[in-house]
Amino acid sequence: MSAKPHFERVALMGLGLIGGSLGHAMKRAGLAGHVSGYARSVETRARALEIGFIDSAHETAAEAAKNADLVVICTPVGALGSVAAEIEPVLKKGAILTDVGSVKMAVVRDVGPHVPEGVHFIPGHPIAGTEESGPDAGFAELFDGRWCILTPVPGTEPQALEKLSAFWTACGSNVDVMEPRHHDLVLAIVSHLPHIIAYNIVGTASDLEAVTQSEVIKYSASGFRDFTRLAASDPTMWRDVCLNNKEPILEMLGRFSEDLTALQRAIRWGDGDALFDLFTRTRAIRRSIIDAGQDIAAPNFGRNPTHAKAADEDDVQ
Ligand SMILES: NC(=O)C1=CN([C@@H]2O[C@H](COP(=O)(O)OP(=O)(O)OC[C@H]3O[C@@H](n4cnc5c(N)ncnc54)[C@H](O)[C@@H]3O)[C@@H](O)[C@H]2O)C=CC1
Ligand SMILES: O=C(O)C(=O)Cc1ccc(O)cc1
Repeated sequence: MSAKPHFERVALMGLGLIGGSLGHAMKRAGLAGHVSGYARSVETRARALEIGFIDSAHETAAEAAKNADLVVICTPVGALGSVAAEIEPVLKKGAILTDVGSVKMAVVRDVGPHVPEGVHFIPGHPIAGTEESGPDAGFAELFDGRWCILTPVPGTEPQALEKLSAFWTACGSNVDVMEPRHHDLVLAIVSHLPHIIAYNIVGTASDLEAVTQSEVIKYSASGFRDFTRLAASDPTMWRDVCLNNKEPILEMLGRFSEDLTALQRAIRWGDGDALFDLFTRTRAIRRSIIDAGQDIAAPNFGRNPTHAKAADEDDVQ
C-alpha cells in the first residue's frame, strides 16, 4: 500500500460529473494544496467555486494548468486533444498529465503529440459514473470501491505511475494497469455496448406507433426503467465514445447481433432448452458480480445526494 500523495497544485480541465467528483474526493482526502479549474461557461465556473470543489476558476485551460503538478483533463473524449494543445506551452516540467476519458487509444492519439519533454503523460479511466452531468452532479464518494484503469504508454517513469496510482487509491479507487488497446476492447463490451443497446431500445420504444409515449412511461417495468437510466446519459459524451472507439464497438455489435439472431431463432422454433441454457448462463454472471462485491447499481447509486440538478447546459454541442 503506497503512501497518500500530495500535490501542491492540481488543475481540473472540465468541471462536470467526473471533474467535480475528483475535486470533492481530493478535498476529502487532502490531496492538493490548491485546485484550479477550467470550464468554458461562466455559469459552470461560478457554480464549481460556489460548491467549493475548486479553489480558483479560470477562463482558459492554459491559465488553469499553469504551475500545476497534476493536470487532469475531464472533458468529453472529442475535446481532449484541443485542451491538450492549449495547455502544451504552459505545462510544468515534472508534472503529471492525465485524463478520465472512457476511451484510451484515441487519447494516446490526440493528447500524446502535445506532451512536452519532461511531462509524464499517463491516460486513465475511472470505471465509475452516473447518467448525470455538470458541476452539481459530482460527489466525493463516486470512486469509492470502484476500479480506475491506468493505461501508461511505453517509456512511462515508474515513479510517476506509482504517484498517480496512489492518487486514485486515495480518492477511493482500486487501480489496475492495462494496455490502451486492451482497455478499449474490454470497455466496448462492458460499458459502451450496454449504453448503445439502451439508447437503441428506448429509441425503439419511443418510435412504436401502436403504443403511445404515455403508455411507455406509465407501464415501464423495472427492466425498461433500467435502460432509460443509461439512455439518459450525456449525448455529447456518448457521441464521442462511439466516434472514438469505432472498431471495438463494431466488433462487439457484430457478435451481439449474431447472438441476438440465435436467440430470435430459438424463440421462433420454440427451442426452450436453448433459451433455458442461455438464461442460466447469464444468471451465473450476475451472481459472480454480486459475489465479487461489484453490485453497486442499487436504485440510489448514481445520484449526488446533495446536488441533484439538471445537466450542464454548457455541454450541449
Ligand atoms: N459520466 C460518466 O459516467 C463517466 C465519464 N467518464 C469520462 O469523463 C469525461 C467527462 O465526463 P463527465 O464529467 O461525465 O461530463 P460532464 O458533461 O459532466 O462534464 C464535462 C465538462 O467538460 C466541459 N467541456 C465539454 N466540451 C468541452 C470542450 N469542447 N472544450 C472544453 N471543455 C469542454 C464541460 O463544460 C464540462 O465542464 C468524459 O471523457 C467521459 O468519457 C469517465 C467515467 C464515467
Ligand atoms: O452510469 C453507469 O451505469 C455507468 O456505466 C457509468 C459509466 C459511464 C462511462 C464510463 O466510462 C464509466 C462508467
